[in-house]
Amino acid sequence: MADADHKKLATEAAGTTKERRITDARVVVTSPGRNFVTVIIETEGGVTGIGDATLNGRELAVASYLVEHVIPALIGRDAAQIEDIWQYLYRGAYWRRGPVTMSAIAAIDVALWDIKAKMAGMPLYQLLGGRSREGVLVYGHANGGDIEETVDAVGRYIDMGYKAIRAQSGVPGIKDAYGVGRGTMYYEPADNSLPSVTGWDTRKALNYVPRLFDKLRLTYGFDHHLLHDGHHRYTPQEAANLGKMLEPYQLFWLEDATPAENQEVFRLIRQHTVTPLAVGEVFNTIWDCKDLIEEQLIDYIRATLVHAGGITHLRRIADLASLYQIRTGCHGATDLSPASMGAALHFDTWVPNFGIQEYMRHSDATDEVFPHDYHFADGYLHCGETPGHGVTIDEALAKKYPYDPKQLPVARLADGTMWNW
Ligand SMILES: O=C(O)C(=O)C[C@H](O)[C@H](O)CO
Ligand SMILES: [Mg+2]
Repeated sequence: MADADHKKLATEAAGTTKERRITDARVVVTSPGRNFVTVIIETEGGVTGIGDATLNGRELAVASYLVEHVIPALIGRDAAQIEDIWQYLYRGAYWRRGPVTMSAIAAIDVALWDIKAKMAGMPLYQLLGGRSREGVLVYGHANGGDIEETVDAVGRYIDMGYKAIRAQSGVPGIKDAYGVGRGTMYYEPADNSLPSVTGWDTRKALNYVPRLFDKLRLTYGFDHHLLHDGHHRYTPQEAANLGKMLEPYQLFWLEDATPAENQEVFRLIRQHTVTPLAVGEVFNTIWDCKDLIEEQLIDYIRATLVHAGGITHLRRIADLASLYQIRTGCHGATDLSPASMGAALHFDTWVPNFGIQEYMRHSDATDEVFPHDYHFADGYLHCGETPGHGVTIDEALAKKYPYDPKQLPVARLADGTMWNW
């Protein structure tokens, strides 16, 4: 059967009114301070949905994948058949998984959930199963050039009402340490059209990071959650050592202590420390975290809507994790657009095994391009009650911010050896 016939049959079987037919889908690339890729899907009935497809530093690869390979196959389909469209795009590509494919699928998926919720006249979390909590606990990003500056920055986050704060500090002798902004509240690592070169030195970091958390606990006590991101820099043995040294400071989590391409390496870290472990912002599918989850090698799964196939797929990951008392901690850096954040907040409001949501504030220009109904209050983000995921895009304004080529940095050791950024 030709796919056009299948579309027709499926449409008739579902009793689709013409209203749900996808009539147009387009990609908007805009750079209000940083690059975002957004998919906009329109239906015959005039309902529009949007989804984020931003893959930091590789934006145009996803935009092209969508324009060349995905959008032509969408026109004429029933926007309500989210699962079938997901399976069609995943299985239909033959080349499964990978960040480009899964970000493209995610954007379509989130836009379709947006449409479905709008058509139902409900905020998205109601379609997922309803509210499980009053608000979504978030963590903000405090950073500084050294321990003193970082301690001050954490104090500012406490004053703003945050209950959970990630602390990253510059380390003497390391050039442009990960996570340290340049004198503002914002940190945007993709800063050059070709990767900037930063440094790394495990010896120096291992000596410094525990002293940062010692100072933080001495200064502010133990009432707030503190988090730290290793950003893939340590070997499993070094990560185990760091986890052990951080135990007295009772972190909420130690993130990406070592790369997880080989999931088994986390067994070694786990054997040596009870510091909670979080992994997964670079994961695309359930297959990337299946062993980590089933063997209980982590405590929080960081996979996120935009890079892991949208709501349809992240829901499966969260359900698997729930069997092992592993909780969600979705990635939420500023390279995920407000459309991702809005949808994530609906997901977080529903998901039973919620842990925490990362929250880096977007710039004012980004917020203007993506009007949204979520808001921060007293350490929590709250999704809105408007039908859909509550985020739209001002396309006319978006046009005023053309694409600006930027890539993420690389890291090298003192002798020039390439390391993990
Ligand atoms: O937010 C985090 O935990 C990160 O590690 C941020 C990443 O470096 C960033 O999203 C890369 O694009
Ligand atoms: Mg991270």
